[in-house]
Amino acid sequence: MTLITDIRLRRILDSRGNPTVEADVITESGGFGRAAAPSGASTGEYEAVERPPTEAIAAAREHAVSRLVGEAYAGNQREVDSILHAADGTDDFSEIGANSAVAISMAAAKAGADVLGAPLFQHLGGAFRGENFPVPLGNVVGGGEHAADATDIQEFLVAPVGAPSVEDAVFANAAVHSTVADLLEDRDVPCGKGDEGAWAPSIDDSEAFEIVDEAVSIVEDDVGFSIGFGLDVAGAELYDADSETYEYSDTSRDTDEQIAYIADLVREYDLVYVEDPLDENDYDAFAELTDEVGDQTLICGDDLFVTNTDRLVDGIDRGAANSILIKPNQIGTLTDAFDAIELATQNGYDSVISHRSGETEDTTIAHLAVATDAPFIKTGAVGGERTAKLNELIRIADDAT
Ligand SMILES: O=C(O)[C@@H](CO)OP(=O)(O)O
Ligand SMILES: [Mg+2]
Repeated sequence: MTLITDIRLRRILDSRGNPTVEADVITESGGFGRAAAPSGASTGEYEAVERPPTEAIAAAREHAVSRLVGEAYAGNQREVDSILHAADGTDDFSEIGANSAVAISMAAAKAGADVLGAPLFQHLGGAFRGENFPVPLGNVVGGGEHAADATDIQEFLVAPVGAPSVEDAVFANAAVHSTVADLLEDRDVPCGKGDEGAWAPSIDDSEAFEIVDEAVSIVEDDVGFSIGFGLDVAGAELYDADSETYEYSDTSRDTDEQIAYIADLVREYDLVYVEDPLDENDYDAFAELTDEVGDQTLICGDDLFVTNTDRLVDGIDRGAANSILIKPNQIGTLTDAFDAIELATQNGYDSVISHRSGETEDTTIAHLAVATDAPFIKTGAVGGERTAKLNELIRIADDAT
């Protein structure tokens, strides 16, 4: 019933106005799945390769579509994804493009769910999923590669860890986002938004810490549950390999100073989450920081691990972190993303399912988070391509998908 009978690939717009790949997968019994690839700006050096969409589509049509149509079953995700790997023939999807691969992989999963008449999270995770929901990490202030003339640290995140429901959590993040705007206005700081919908004011990081901390306290008092503070430092973007320093607008820090700086921030702001505090090649510095503050906060590897089980194994062996960011397009298929989550869970690492800065209305990651019982999801706070995922979580919780 889930035999794939057609795959259509097209270019569509992403949230930055760039082209990206969308895939439709159709099965023998009329099952239908549609999914689109997201795209990063602060991409990790070791990510699977995203090709220009026109090239990725042409290459996928030439190498992958004929191997899947009439051959593979959409309900058998491992089969679909291993055919994608075989059709590509490289170890980083540089032939068919990780953008074509992930769009087809996710569309096949949706077609498989459609044939079953089950929500995607249940098809992926089984009958016992759908009770636990991830805490949404919401980006309220940002800069780095996501906005010009804004903060050095890429993302100031909030995490309503005490929220009684996913709905309360999603609304709490939106409330912090809007309270930040009020506080910026009080200080006469004009600002627009960055790629992920976070405010992108031209202020230094220390002022951003003050403002977000105050906004969190105001909203916490209002909602009556605890809201944590977190960061995506995107350390690899700040790191200068020649000078071996982290370059901030007003200062530069060597690796020891960067570790001390982050550890101080964890203590001062009671950070619950710190992503990529250090360069993507520096497992040792990650391990040092994790040793120092890993019992108080999550140290999460994004560019460090790139959703890749080989890199995660290295990280586990070296005690580099206690959490992994999961982005299906960093590795190219849902199977690879699942394997990374399973390996992480077995080793006591928390998985954080994540959007990219360039997104579409696709909601697959909301289902992936519920299907894998992931403790966190990072998918912004506002903006249509972000709220698409947040609203889908609310619908799943309401059993209305
Ligand atoms: O660094 C990150 O975690 C992501 C998403 O927030 O950004 P990008 O998609 O640009 O890599
Ligand atoms: Mg990141």
